[in-house]
Amino acid sequence: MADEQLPSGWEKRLSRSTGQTYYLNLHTKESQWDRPDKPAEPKSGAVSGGGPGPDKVQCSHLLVKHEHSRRPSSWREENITRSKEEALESIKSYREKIVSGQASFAELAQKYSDCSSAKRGGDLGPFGHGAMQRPFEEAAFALKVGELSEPVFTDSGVHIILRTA
Ligand SMILES: O=C(N[C@H](Cc1nc2ccccc2[nH]1)C(=O)O)c1cc2ccccc2s1
Repeated sequence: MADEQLPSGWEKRLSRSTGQTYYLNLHTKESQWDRPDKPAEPKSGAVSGGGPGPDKVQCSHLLVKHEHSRRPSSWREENITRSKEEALESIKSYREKIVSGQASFAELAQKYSDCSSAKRGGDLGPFGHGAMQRPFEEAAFALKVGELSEPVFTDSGVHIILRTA
């Protein structure tokens, strides 16, 4: 494949040790030898955004649970009693820090997410339709690679979602 545009959030790099080309995801800091999924090729004359969309996406998320969460407990806090409104305020403040560049998504997810994926900087791995709660899935599949969602509410709590692939 010629030097076509990479999906946003990815950069092409040259390995100092082997001289080989590799690819670095600027959001997750993960690197891989294989070229990341090619961005969807707009068909000539197709209306933009009209495509079927991907079967799978990869996302990281930061979850703040509250007293009405499906499981109001996490690795961070055995018994979570904050209100839904307080959870939303926390999520908004984390989102602001990420957007302003004061902190990375992975750093805040690792410290503050009430999901066990916190240990992986919030990375959930690739997932398809039907894998996650519907509001989460709809928000995740609507994101472009590298895009950060607004707050998303599920039975688990309040999330922000970063699409990484
Ligand atoms: O459901 C999970 N964790 C729940 C919280 C939670 N609820 C979610 C709802 C949608 C997407 C992610 C979510 N994580 C918990 O720890 O109480 C998952 C953890 C992990 C860890 C690695 C990869 C996938 C998953 S899904």
